Amino acid sequence: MLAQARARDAADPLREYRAHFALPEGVIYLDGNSLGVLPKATAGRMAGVVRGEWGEGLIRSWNSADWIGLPRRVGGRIAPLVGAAPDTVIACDSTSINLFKLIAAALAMRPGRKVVLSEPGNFPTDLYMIAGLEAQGLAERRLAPRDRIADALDGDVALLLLTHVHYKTGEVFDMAALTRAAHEAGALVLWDLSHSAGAIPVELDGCGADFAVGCGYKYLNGGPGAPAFAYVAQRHHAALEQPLTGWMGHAAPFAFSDDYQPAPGVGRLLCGTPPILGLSALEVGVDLVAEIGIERLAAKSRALSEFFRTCLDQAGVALELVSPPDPMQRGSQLSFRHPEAYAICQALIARGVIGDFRDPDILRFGFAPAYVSFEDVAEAVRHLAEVLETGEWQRDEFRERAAVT
Ligand SMILES: Cc1ncc(COP(=O)(O)O)c(C=O)c1O
Ligand SMILES: Nc1c(O)cccc1C(=O)C[C@H](N)C(=O)O
Repeated sequence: MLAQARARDAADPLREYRAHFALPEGVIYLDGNSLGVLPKATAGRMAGVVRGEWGEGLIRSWNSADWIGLPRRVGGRIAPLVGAAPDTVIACDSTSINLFKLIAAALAMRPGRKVVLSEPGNFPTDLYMIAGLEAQGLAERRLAPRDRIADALDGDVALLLLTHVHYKTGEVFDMAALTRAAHEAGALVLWDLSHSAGAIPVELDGCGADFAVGCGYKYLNGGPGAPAFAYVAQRHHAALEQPLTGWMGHAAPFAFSDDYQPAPGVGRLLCGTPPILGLSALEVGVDLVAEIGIERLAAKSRALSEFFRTCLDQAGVALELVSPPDPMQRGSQLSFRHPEAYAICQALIARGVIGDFRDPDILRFGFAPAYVSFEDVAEAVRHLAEVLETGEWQRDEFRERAAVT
């Protein structure tokens, strides 16, 4: 398969972009769906921001380097990647915090309704943020399996909150159909795009979505703890009221008035002082993804994951696939079920093949299309086949659970 992989890399229209990423020697990185790889340009940009903008410019940089405009500027660059108008997206806070703000805002827009509907097994933070608002008496959490969500949309539902690409299985929800169903029931919809943004095309405006959030550190390559993003459809801008009414979301923060007056548009989602270092790093990652273009990224992502499956077949490795077999129905990952998934994952990491494990038995491989090569895929499968054949995963050292998996 190696020769075939090399031929496919040679014909890959995205092949030049791998060199834009600082991939460590001897590592095959199939975990960009958890933490994206460092773009080479990030270090230079950070040095410029730290030494020049902060070191030399000091407080003047809020104006001279337009630090104050950074959340909107980076949001505007993320917007086309998720099918949104530029002034409907802002980069700020974490995905969890943005979920809190937008769930609360949606509840306020549907007085008399308290139910926030989601699915069991959604990413924990999404469920926990609903539970947090429930504990405050502001929301009521309702969970319905994915094939029953439409049935659970009754007149009590204020908000449907779903993760577009499931973090464990990679399954994709039909955004257009579910948004329509929610609206027909009088509910609003909030999409978590953490595993979609920068990997597969999303049409927030086209689907009529109300709200969205997503991570900056996965396919957008913003670095560990990068700021997240939040989207509010244009039609909700005037009415949106979010509860974290910090001074940076004020219409005129430097008027220092005693009373809160929300900024126009998505600016009112800001709370405290924006993290300039994190936003600057995120801008580099987003620009790179935007330059490649989401359609080309998605096409390569599908080709990579399909090639992974072909290599598995060729190697005679039979693992239970839990992701949809149709690449159009999944995000940029493949997940397999195995009772010893944790130890297998550790044995692969020891060989330099970094995928990840999701409790209790999922082995997950992400194919960040901007930098993963077909050769990476062929080699990863060769290592996986060897780990399974030799039983090397049975070594004690591969069974000890680390704090972060
Ligand atoms: C679907 C989803 N939502 C939210 C998060 C977490 O977001 P944050 O840590 O930025 O709050 C993650 C990953 O950590 C995720 O996969
Ligand atoms: N955010 C993470 C972290 O701080 C440590 C380890 C993993 C993460 C992740 O992003 C996990 C990821 N959302 C997932 O899909 O599993």
